[in-house]
Amino acid sequence: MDPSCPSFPQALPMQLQPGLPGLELPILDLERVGSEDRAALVAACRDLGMFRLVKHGVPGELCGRLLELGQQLLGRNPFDLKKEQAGYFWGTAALQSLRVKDVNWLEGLHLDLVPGMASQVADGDGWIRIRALMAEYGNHMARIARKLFDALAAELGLDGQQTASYLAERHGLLRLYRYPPCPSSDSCLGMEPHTDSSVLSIILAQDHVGGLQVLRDGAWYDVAPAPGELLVNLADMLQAISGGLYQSVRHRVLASRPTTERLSLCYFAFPQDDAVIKAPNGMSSIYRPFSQREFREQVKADIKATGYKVGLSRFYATTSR
Ligand SMILES: O=C(O)CCC(=O)C(=O)O
Ligand SMILES: [Fe+2]
Repeated sequence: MDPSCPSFPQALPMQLQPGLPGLELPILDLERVGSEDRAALVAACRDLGMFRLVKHGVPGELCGRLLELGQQLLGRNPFDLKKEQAGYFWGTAALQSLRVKDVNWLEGLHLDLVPGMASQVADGDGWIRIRALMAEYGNHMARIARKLFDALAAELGLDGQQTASYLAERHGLLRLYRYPPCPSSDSCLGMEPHTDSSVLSIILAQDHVGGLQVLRDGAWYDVAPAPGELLVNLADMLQAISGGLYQSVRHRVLASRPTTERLSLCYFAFPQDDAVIKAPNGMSSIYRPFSQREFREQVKADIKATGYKVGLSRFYATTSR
Protein backbone atom coordinates (compact mmCIF):
# COMPACT_ATOMS: atom_id res chain seq x y z
CA MET A 1 0.00 0.00 0.00
CA ASP A 2 1.17 3.55 -0.86
CA PRO A 3 1.58 5.36 2.50
CA SER A 4 0.93 8.75 0.84
CA CYS A 5 -2.69 7.69 0.10
CA PRO A 6 -5.62 6.40 2.15
CA SER A 7 -6.65 2.79 1.58
CA PHE A 8 -8.04 2.09 -1.88
CA PRO A 9 -11.82 1.60 -2.14
CA GLN A 10 -13.08 -1.76 -3.38
CA ALA A 11 -14.93 -2.57 -6.62
CA LEU A 12 -15.36 0.69 -8.51
CA PRO A 13 -18.22 0.48 -10.96
CA MET A 14 -16.95 2.23 -14.08
CA GLN A 15 -14.92 1.22 -17.12
CA LEU A 16 -13.36 4.17 -18.94
CA GLN A 17 -12.93 4.39 -22.71
CA PRO A 18 -9.63 5.91 -23.91
CA GLY A 19 -9.79 9.63 -24.74
CA LEU A 20 -9.75 10.78 -28.37
CA PRO A 21 -6.58 12.44 -29.70
CA GLY A 22 -6.30 15.46 -31.97
CA LEU A 23 -8.06 18.23 -30.09
CA GLU A 24 -6.72 21.55 -31.38
CA LEU A 25 -7.15 24.27 -28.80
CA PRO A 26 -6.79 27.92 -29.82
CA ILE A 27 -3.53 29.53 -28.68
CA LEU A 28 -3.81 33.10 -27.42
CA ASP A 29 -1.12 35.61 -26.59
CA LEU A 30 -1.90 37.44 -23.35
CA GLU A 31 -0.12 40.56 -24.59
CA ARG A 32 -2.60 40.82 -27.47
CA VAL A 33 -5.92 39.68 -26.02
CA GLY A 34 -7.07 43.26 -25.44
CA SER A 35 -6.22 44.25 -29.02
CA GLU A 36 -5.28 42.13 -32.06
CA ASP A 37 -6.33 38.84 -30.49
CA ARG A 38 -9.65 39.97 -29.00
CA ALA A 39 -11.69 38.40 -31.80
CA ALA A 40 -9.82 35.10 -31.34
CA LEU A 41 -10.49 35.27 -27.59
CA VAL A 42 -14.20 35.73 -28.16
CA ALA A 43 -14.26 32.93 -30.73
CA ALA A 44 -12.55 30.57 -28.23
CA CYS A 45 -15.10 31.48 -25.55
CA ARG A 46 -18.05 30.92 -27.86
CA ASP A 47 -16.74 27.65 -29.25
CA LEU A 48 -15.33 25.19 -26.70
CA GLY A 49 -14.61 27.53 -23.78
CA MET A 50 -11.00 26.43 -23.36
CA PHE A 51 -7.79 27.84 -24.80
CA ARG A 52 -4.03 27.82 -24.35
CA LEU A 53 -2.33 30.98 -23.15
CA VAL A 54 1.22 32.03 -24.04
CA LYS A 55 3.32 35.14 -23.18
CA HIS A 56 1.55 35.22 -19.83
CA GLY A 57 4.55 36.54 -17.90
CA VAL A 58 4.58 33.92 -15.12
CA PRO A 59 8.24 33.03 -14.48
CA GLY A 60 8.95 29.43 -15.45
CA GLU A 61 11.22 29.16 -12.43
CA LEU A 62 8.33 29.93 -10.05
CA CYS A 63 6.12 27.32 -11.73
CA GLY A 64 8.91 24.73 -11.57
CA ARG A 65 9.64 25.37 -7.89
CA LEU A 66 5.97 25.13 -7.00
CA LEU A 67 5.40 21.85 -8.78
CA GLU A 68 8.59 20.35 -7.43
CA LEU A 69 7.94 21.31 -3.82
CA GLY A 70 4.32 20.18 -4.20
CA GLN A 71 5.48 16.81 -5.42
CA GLN A 72 7.85 16.46 -2.48
CA LEU A 73 5.37 17.50 0.19
CA LEU A 74 2.40 15.56 -1.12
CA GLY A 75 4.24 12.59 -2.61
CA ARG A 76 6.74 11.88 0.13
CA ASN A 77 4.74 12.43 3.29
CA PRO A 78 2.35 9.88 4.75
CA PHE A 79 -1.37 10.54 4.45
CA ASP A 80 -1.74 10.75 8.25
CA LEU A 81 0.72 13.64 8.45
CA LYS A 82 -0.67 15.51 5.45
CA LYS A 83 -4.23 15.46 6.66
CA GLU A 84 -3.22 17.59 9.64
CA GLN A 85 -2.07 20.43 7.36
CA ALA A 86 -4.31 23.49 6.94
CA GLY A 87 -5.94 23.45 3.50
CA TYR A 88 -5.10 19.79 2.77
CA PHE A 89 -7.86 17.71 1.20
CA TRP A 90 -8.34 14.26 -0.26
CA GLY A 91 -10.91 13.84 -3.09
CA THR A 92 -12.46 16.76 -4.97
CA ALA A 93 -12.42 19.75 -2.64
CA ALA A 94 -15.33 21.51 -4.32
CA LEU A 95 -17.51 18.42 -4.31
CA GLN A 96 -17.03 16.91 -0.90
CA SER A 97 -19.86 14.44 -1.05
CA LEU A 98 -19.05 10.99 0.26
CA ARG A 99 -19.33 9.43 -3.16
CA VAL A 100 -16.85 11.79 -4.78
CA LYS A 101 -14.46 11.62 -1.89
CA ASP A 102 -14.21 7.89 -2.31
CA VAL A 103 -14.05 7.70 -6.07
CA ASN A 104 -11.80 10.59 -7.12
CA TRP A 105 -8.15 9.72 -6.75
CA LEU A 106 -6.51 13.02 -5.93
CA GLU A 107 -5.31 15.18 -3.12
CA GLY A 108 -4.29 18.77 -2.77
CA LEU A 109 -3.72 21.98 -0.93
CA HIS A 110 -6.29 24.75 -0.99
CA LEU A 111 -5.42 28.42 -0.48
CA ASP A 112 -7.85 31.34 -0.33
CA LEU A 113 -5.93 34.26 -1.77
CA VAL A 114 -6.11 37.70 -0.25
CA PRO A 115 -4.34 40.79 -1.61
CA GLY A 116 -0.98 41.39 0.06
CA MET A 117 -0.65 37.76 1.15
CA ALA A 118 2.54 37.11 -0.79
CA SER A 119 4.56 39.64 1.22
CA GLN A 120 3.20 38.46 4.59
CA VAL A 121 4.13 34.80 4.53
CA ALA A 122 7.31 34.17 6.50
CA ASP A 123 10.13 31.67 5.92
CA GLY A 124 9.62 28.28 7.47
CA ASP A 125 9.18 24.59 6.73
CA GLY A 126 8.10 23.23 3.36
CA TRP A 127 4.40 23.69 4.08
CA ILE A 128 4.91 27.37 4.88
CA ARG A 129 7.16 27.90 1.89
CA ILE A 130 4.68 26.34 -0.50
CA ARG A 131 1.94 28.66 0.70
CA ALA A 132 4.29 31.61 0.10
CA LEU A 133 5.02 30.40 -3.44
CA MET A 134 1.32 29.83 -4.05
CA ALA A 135 0.54 33.37 -2.88
CA GLU A 136 3.20 34.77 -5.24
CA TYR A 137 1.85 32.68 -8.10
CA GLY A 138 -1.69 33.82 -7.14
CA ASN A 139 -0.70 37.44 -7.81
CA HIS A 140 0.17 36.49 -11.37
CA MET A 141 -3.11 34.64 -11.72
CA ALA A 142 -5.13 37.65 -10.54
CA ARG A 143 -3.29 39.83 -13.07
CA ILE A 144 -3.96 37.41 -15.93
CA ALA A 145 -7.61 36.84 -15.00
CA ARG A 146 -8.17 40.62 -14.86
CA LYS A 147 -6.65 41.15 -18.28
CA LEU A 148 -8.69 38.37 -19.88
CA PHE A 149 -11.87 39.43 -18.15
CA ASP A 150 -11.45 43.11 -19.07
CA ALA A 151 -11.14 42.17 -22.74
CA LEU A 152 -14.31 40.09 -22.52
CA ALA A 153 -16.16 42.73 -20.50
CA ALA A 154 -15.37 45.33 -23.18
CA GLU A 155 -16.59 42.97 -25.85
CA LEU A 156 -19.83 42.23 -23.97
CA GLY A 157 -20.40 45.91 -23.15
CA LEU A 158 -20.45 45.48 -19.35
CA ASP A 159 -20.58 48.74 -17.42
CA GLY A 160 -17.74 49.82 -15.08
CA GLN A 161 -19.48 48.55 -11.97
CA GLN A 162 -20.13 45.11 -13.49
CA THR A 163 -16.59 44.91 -14.82
CA ALA A 164 -15.23 45.60 -11.33
CA SER A 165 -17.57 43.40 -9.29
CA TYR A 166 -17.81 40.38 -11.60
CA LEU A 167 -14.16 39.61 -11.06
CA ALA A 168 -12.97 40.22 -7.53
CA GLU A 169 -9.28 39.73 -6.81
CA ARG A 170 -10.13 39.19 -3.15
CA HIS A 171 -12.18 36.16 -4.09
CA GLY A 172 -9.58 34.12 -5.96
CA LEU A 173 -8.57 30.72 -4.78
CA LEU A 174 -5.76 28.42 -5.70
CA ARG A 175 -5.45 24.66 -5.47
CA LEU A 176 -2.35 22.58 -5.89
CA TYR A 177 -3.29 19.05 -6.92
CA ARG A 178 -1.50 15.75 -6.92
CA TYR A 179 -3.08 12.84 -8.76
CA PRO A 180 -1.20 9.99 -7.07
CA PRO A 181 -0.43 6.67 -8.76
CA CYS A 182 -3.76 4.83 -8.83
CA PRO A 183 -3.91 1.06 -8.38
CA SER A 184 -6.94 0.84 -10.68
CA SER A 185 -6.63 3.75 -13.10
CA ASP A 186 -8.89 2.37 -15.83
CA SER A 187 -11.89 2.23 -13.54
CA CYS A 188 -11.31 5.34 -11.48
CA LEU A 189 -11.10 9.09 -12.14
CA GLY A 190 -8.77 11.74 -10.78
CA MET A 191 -11.53 14.32 -10.97
CA GLU A 192 -15.02 13.60 -12.14
CA PRO A 193 -16.70 15.48 -15.04
CA HIS A 194 -17.69 19.02 -14.10
CA THR A 195 -17.82 22.63 -15.16
CA ASP A 196 -16.08 25.13 -12.89
CA SER A 197 -18.27 27.43 -10.79
CA SER A 198 -15.89 30.37 -11.17
CA VAL A 199 -15.76 33.15 -13.78
CA LEU A 200 -12.71 31.58 -15.32
CA SER A 201 -10.04 29.13 -14.21
CA ILE A 202 -6.38 28.92 -15.11
CA ILE A 203 -4.54 25.59 -15.06
CA LEU A 204 -0.83 24.92 -14.95
CA ALA A 205 -0.06 21.24 -15.49
CA GLN A 206 3.22 19.33 -15.52
CA ASP A 207 4.20 19.36 -19.18
CA HIS A 208 5.13 15.69 -19.51
CA VAL A 209 1.99 14.20 -17.94
CA GLY A 210 -1.45 14.22 -19.58
CA GLY A 211 -4.75 13.32 -17.98
CA LEU A 212 -6.99 16.34 -18.49
CA GLN A 213 -9.86 15.73 -20.92
CA VAL A 214 -12.63 17.91 -22.32
CA LEU A 215 -16.04 16.99 -23.60
CA ARG A 216 -16.74 17.97 -27.20
CA ASP A 217 -19.82 16.82 -29.13
CA GLY A 218 -20.44 14.06 -26.62
CA ALA A 219 -16.90 12.58 -26.69
CA TRP A 220 -13.93 12.95 -24.34
CA TYR A 221 -10.77 14.39 -25.91
CA ASP A 222 -7.30 14.39 -24.36
CA VAL A 223 -5.77 17.79 -23.72
CA ALA A 224 -2.06 17.40 -24.42
CA PRO A 225 0.06 19.45 -22.02
CA ALA A 226 2.62 21.83 -23.53
CA PRO A 227 5.70 23.35 -21.88
CA GLY A 228 5.37 26.88 -20.61
CA GLU A 229 1.75 27.48 -21.41
CA LEU A 230 -1.32 27.89 -19.24
CA LEU A 231 -4.77 26.51 -19.98
CA VAL A 232 -7.78 28.72 -19.46
CA ASN A 233 -11.29 27.40 -18.83
CA LEU A 234 -14.37 29.50 -19.26
CA ALA A 235 -16.58 28.80 -16.29
CA ASP A 236 -20.19 29.03 -15.11
CA MET A 237 -20.26 32.68 -14.06
CA LEU A 238 -18.96 33.85 -17.43
CA GLN A 239 -21.52 31.72 -19.20
CA ALA A 240 -24.22 33.49 -17.15
CA ILE A 241 -22.68 36.96 -17.55
CA SER A 242 -22.66 36.45 -21.33
CA GLY A 243 -26.33 35.39 -21.30
CA GLY A 244 -25.36 31.87 -22.37
CA LEU A 245 -23.16 32.96 -25.29
CA TYR A 246 -19.82 31.77 -23.89
CA GLN A 247 -19.31 28.15 -22.94
CA SER A 248 -18.45 26.83 -19.52
CA VAL A 249 -16.39 23.84 -20.64
CA ARG A 250 -17.06 20.37 -19.20
CA HIS A 251 -13.85 18.59 -18.30
CA ARG A 252 -12.44 15.81 -16.14
CA VAL A 253 -9.08 14.35 -15.14
CA LEU A 254 -8.09 10.70 -15.48
CA ALA A 255 -6.59 8.97 -12.49
CA SER A 256 -2.82 8.57 -12.82
CA ARG A 257 -1.61 5.18 -13.97
CA PRO A 258 -0.03 2.97 -11.28
CA THR A 259 3.49 4.09 -12.22
CA THR A 260 2.92 7.83 -12.77
CA GLU A 261 1.63 10.82 -10.90
CA ARG A 262 0.50 14.25 -12.03
CA LEU A 263 0.81 17.66 -10.41
CA SER A 264 -1.25 20.67 -11.41
CA LEU A 265 -2.25 24.07 -10.09
CA CYS A 266 -5.66 25.51 -10.65
CA TYR A 267 -6.65 29.13 -10.00
CA PHE A 268 -10.32 30.07 -9.80
CA ALA A 269 -11.42 33.70 -10.21
CA PHE A 270 -14.77 34.56 -8.63
CA PRO A 271 -17.10 37.56 -8.61
CA GLN A 272 -17.82 39.48 -5.42
CA ASP A 273 -20.20 37.41 -3.34
CA ASP A 274 -23.18 39.73 -3.55
CA ALA A 275 -22.71 41.02 -7.11
CA VAL A 276 -25.86 40.35 -9.13
CA ILE A 277 -24.80 38.26 -12.10
CA LYS A 278 -26.71 39.17 -15.24
CA ALA A 279 -26.09 39.88 -18.89
CA PRO A 280 -25.41 43.52 -19.87
CA ASN A 281 -28.41 45.77 -20.42
CA GLY A 282 -30.00 45.18 -23.77
CA MET A 283 -28.67 41.63 -24.15
CA SER A 284 -31.13 38.78 -23.74
CA SER A 285 -30.22 35.95 -21.40
CA ILE A 286 -31.40 32.43 -20.83
CA TYR A 287 -30.63 32.93 -17.10
CA ARG A 288 -32.35 34.96 -14.42
CA PRO A 289 -30.21 37.33 -12.33
CA PHE A 290 -28.57 35.70 -9.30
CA SER A 291 -25.67 36.32 -6.94
CA GLN A 292 -22.54 34.24 -6.55
CA ARG A 293 -23.62 33.49 -3.00
CA GLU A 294 -27.00 32.19 -4.21
CA PHE A 295 -25.28 29.99 -6.81
CA ARG A 296 -22.87 28.57 -4.24
CA GLU A 297 -25.65 27.76 -1.80
CA GLN A 298 -27.66 26.05 -4.55
CA VAL A 299 -24.66 23.95 -5.61
CA LYS A 300 -24.06 22.94 -2.00
CA ALA A 301 -27.71 22.00 -1.49
CA ASP A 302 -27.81 19.94 -4.70
CA ILE A 303 -24.64 18.08 -3.81
CA LYS A 304 -25.98 17.34 -0.37
CA ALA A 305 -29.27 16.09 -1.76
CA THR A 306 -28.07 14.17 -4.83
CA GLY A 307 -24.26 13.90 -4.74
CA TYR A 308 -24.03 16.04 -7.89
CA LYS A 309 -23.69 19.68 -8.85
CA VAL A 310 -26.65 20.69 -11.03
CA GLY A 311 -25.25 24.14 -11.82
CA LEU A 312 -26.55 26.80 -14.17
CA SER A 313 -29.63 24.94 -15.31
CA ARG A 314 -31.06 25.80 -11.89
CA PHE A 315 -31.09 29.43 -12.96
CA TYR A 316 -32.93 29.43 -16.27
CA ALA A 317 -35.03 32.54 -16.82
CA THR A 318 -38.21 30.55 -17.23
CA THR A 319 -39.21 27.39 -15.41
CA SER A 320 -40.58 25.85 -18.61
CA ARG A 321 -37.09 25.12 -19.98
O1 LIG B 1 -5.91 19.30 -12.60
C1 LIG B 1 -6.39 19.77 -13.63
O2 LIG B 1 -5.77 19.81 -14.70
C2 LIG B 1 -7.81 20.31 -13.66
C3 LIG B 1 -8.40 20.61 -12.34
C4 LIG B 1 -9.83 21.06 -12.44
O3 LIG B 1 -10.51 20.87 -13.40
C5 LIG B 1 -10.44 21.80 -11.31
O4 LIG B 1 -9.79 21.97 -10.28
O5 LIG B 1 -11.59 22.25 -11.42
FE1 LIG C 1 -12.24 22.11 -13.31
